[in-house]
Amino acid sequence: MSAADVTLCFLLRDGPAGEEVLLGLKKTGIGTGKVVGIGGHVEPGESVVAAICREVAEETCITIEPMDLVPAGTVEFLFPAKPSWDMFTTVFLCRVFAGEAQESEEISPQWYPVHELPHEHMWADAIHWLPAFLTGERGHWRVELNDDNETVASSVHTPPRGAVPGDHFGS
Ligand SMILES: Nc1[nH]c(=O)nc2c1ncn2[C@H]1C[C@H](O)[C@@H](COP(=O)(O)OP(=O)(O)OP(=O)(O)O)O1
Repeated sequence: MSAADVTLCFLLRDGPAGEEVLLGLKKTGIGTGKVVGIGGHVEPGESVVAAICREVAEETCITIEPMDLVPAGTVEFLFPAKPSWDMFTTVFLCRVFAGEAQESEEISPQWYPVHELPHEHMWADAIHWLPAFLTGERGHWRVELNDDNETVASSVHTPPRGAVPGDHFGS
């Protein structure tokens, strides 16, 4: 079975204590009750960029434009005990958007300081890749979950081809 194509967008803004990121409490589907990134599945025939603009609008009522998306990299979530949950995720950052975050049927959105992410309420793997993306690292993460579909068996980062260590770009 091949991994489902999904996409996530981390909206960023300046807050009183520094940069903030928009996450959301998931109300339906895989990971219900966890704080997750905004996003979802790429529909058949849809581009990843169209999918993320649609998902951000559906889940938060915020409008984003394709030209304001910053490609950050990709994450594979692999669930050996439940391969139907395997996902290939394209991750974007975005600092330009319109509207205020509003609760939807799928997500209750909330802004968090980038340096105080709510890891105890997130997927256990998020600490492996999310702070890295938010602080300018790029590339691909391959995350494999244990048979409990919760804890992390392994997490491997592959930097973009041609990357110089410590040289952050594209953020
Ligand atoms: N291990 C993991 N770590 C993580 O941080 N997010 C994960 C994850 N496994 C899945 N996700 C996220 C990525 C993706 O946005 C979402 C997919 O969940 P679902 O299959 O329930 O679909 P959704 O209902 O979110 O999507 P749509 O129906 O397309 O809106 O879960």
